[in-house]
Amino acid sequence: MSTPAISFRAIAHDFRSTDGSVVRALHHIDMEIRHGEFAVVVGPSGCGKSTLLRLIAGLIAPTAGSVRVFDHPVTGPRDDIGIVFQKPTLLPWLDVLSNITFPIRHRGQLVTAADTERALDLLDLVGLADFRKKFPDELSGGMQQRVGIARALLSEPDILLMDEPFSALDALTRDEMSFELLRLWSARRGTALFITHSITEAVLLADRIFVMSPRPGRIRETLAVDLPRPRTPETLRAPRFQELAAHIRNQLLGTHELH
Ligand SMILES: Nc1ncnc2c1ncn2[C@@H]1O[C@H](COP(=O)(O)OP(=O)(O)OP(=O)(O)O)[C@@H](O)[C@H]1O
Repeated sequence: MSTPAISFRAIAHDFRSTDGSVVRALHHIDMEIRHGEFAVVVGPSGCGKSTLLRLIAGLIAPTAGSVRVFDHPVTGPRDDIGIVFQKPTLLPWLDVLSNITFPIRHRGQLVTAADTERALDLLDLVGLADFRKKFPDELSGGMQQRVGIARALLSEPDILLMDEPFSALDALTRDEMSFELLRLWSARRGTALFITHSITEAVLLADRIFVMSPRPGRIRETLAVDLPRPRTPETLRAPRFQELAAHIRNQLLGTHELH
């Protein structure tokens, strides 16, 4: 079997609060995410989903255990990992195109003609070709999040990490964005890790779903989603979709903030 894209071995993570008390966020996490897999982590608020993602991104180091990306220990942020956060965090004084190419300038490099061309292609892919000269406050929340996704994809990352990227959007825009994301992902088939509270979103997007238990977070169940791709609005109505969603809902019953 080939080495996984991401692996967690016996991971625990503690946070120390300002009053000195220790919060155990993650407890004994063992999981592997395969190359080219669309993995989704679902779980109740505060179970440590964002902590998992920050460990992979190299933004924090685990208290115990090891996190490996492409079979190398994570020692800090890597250029081959793109991240999309809950809020698009665009720079308000830069237009859309400059926001997308900003990470290149931030690394101290010059934006080449090829970079600009790729950025324009991505804008086209996310349906914002006509908005490249607009500023973030001239865009809707969904459009801003599309810019955030295009920015994360510009460096053609091997791994795309997404932390509840659609949670601030209304339900319709959210579904639309999910299909758009699947379209982008299937064009390149990189490895994706997507975090959500939404069971519907999890089943719609995932190859495999990691269901977490409340804090301290553990992996309660790993579920293969055997729904055919491409997923479409029809998928949402398929009996198997409903069955999988009901199963996860039951797993999480008694926890809160799920829909
Ligand atoms: N910097 C920190 N200092 C202290 N505690 C923290 C810190 N970051 C997170 N925690 C705690 O660790 C636990 C896990 O947090 P995390 O943000 O990973 O959860 P989550 O599952 O992503 O939550 P949500 O779904 O609400 O975003 C929470 O109880 C949180 O309060």
